[in-house]
Amino acid sequence: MSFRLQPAPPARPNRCQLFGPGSRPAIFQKMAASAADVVNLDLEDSVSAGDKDAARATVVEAIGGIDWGRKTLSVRINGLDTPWWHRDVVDLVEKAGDRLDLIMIPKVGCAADLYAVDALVTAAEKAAGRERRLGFEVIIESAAGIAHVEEIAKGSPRLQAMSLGAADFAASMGMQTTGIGGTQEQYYMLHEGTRHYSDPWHWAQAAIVAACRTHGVLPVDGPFGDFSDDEGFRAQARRSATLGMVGKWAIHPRQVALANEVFTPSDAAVAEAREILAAMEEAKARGEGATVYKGRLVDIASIKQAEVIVRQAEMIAQ
Ligand SMILES: CC(=O)SCCNC(=O)CCNC(=O)[C@H](O)C(C)(C)COP(=O)(O)OP(=O)(O)OC[C@H]1O[C@@H](n2cnc3c(N)ncnc32)[C@H](O)[C@@H]1OP(=O)(O)O
Ligand SMILES: O=CC(=O)O
Ligand SMILES: [Mg+2]
Repeated sequence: MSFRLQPAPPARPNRCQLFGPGSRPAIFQKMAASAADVVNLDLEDSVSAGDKDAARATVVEAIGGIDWGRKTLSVRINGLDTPWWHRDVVDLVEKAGDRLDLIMIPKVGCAADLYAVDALVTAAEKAAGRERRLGFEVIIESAAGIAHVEEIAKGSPRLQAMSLGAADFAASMGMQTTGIGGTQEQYYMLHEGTRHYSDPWHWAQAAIVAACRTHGVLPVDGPFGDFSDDEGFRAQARRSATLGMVGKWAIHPRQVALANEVFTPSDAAVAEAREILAAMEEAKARGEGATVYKGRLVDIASIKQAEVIVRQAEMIAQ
């Protein structure tokens, strides 16, 4: 480890973030009753321009009016290039009450975007006498966002989570696709006449994970648009989990169970992690730093790998 230690991210489950338009209150109760760890009420791109004010008022009322249980409750505000975001922030802080946990800032392009929202939230919290500090989450979904991902990850002490937003990201990057996440038909290597598909989201996900892990922020995979494709969702989510992301958005309720399945370590994975820890305890008692488990090397780094899985399982079980 460097002299500068890697900070731990917030210790709360974030396997699935279920989204719903703030202009559709008929689904709020269903979102609250879902198995998602996080609920995101949206004021941004799922709400039309003419509905912004009404949706904001509806969301403000629903935050205190619905029993959200133990869920992390987040509202996605409008982008900093719009005429709506400052009213979103001020009304949420002044009128929504203490139940709101997070504000999600979309299309963040530089650390100054967080600075601006932090300044407004801080002033509004003081003016309103709000006792619980709001946390932030951001979406990396533009060329500028990914170019400045590390400065964004350290951009505010309020920042808890960072998601990849595949739809806006693809648009901003000029990618030739209308798909939201998943396999892209044109992104393949050709070997002896056979197509081998590659993952165009991989590099951005890896950059997000590295920035988040450096600064103690939860890395999250964003939307998978084709909600009729369960196997496509699973494949995307499994890649994200393997890379170090902690969860994924659901843009339809049927995706919640899929995300929870992938981002909850399996019983077999937890059992194996515990066996590795036990094997390393025995090795330590023998004065050894390395040993053999099921025919493969395990050493002191393996303890940290196994602890990742055991910690995830224990946090989810709480
Ligand atoms: C690129 C991005 O920015 S993604 C983030 C922003 N986008 C969003 O928030 C969109 C979220 N999703 C939705 O709005 C909707 O799920 C849609 C528009 C995709 C589909 O909505 P519908 O056509 O109503 O879906 P469908 O008919 O399959 O719904 C099945 C049931 O789930 C409910 N439901 C639909 N969406 C949601 C949701 N997001 N949360 C909870 N329940 C929901 C429906 O009310 C319906 O309930 P019922 O069986 O009791 O009648
Ligand atoms: O906001 C999410 C996205 O994919 O764009
Ligand atoms: Mg977006």
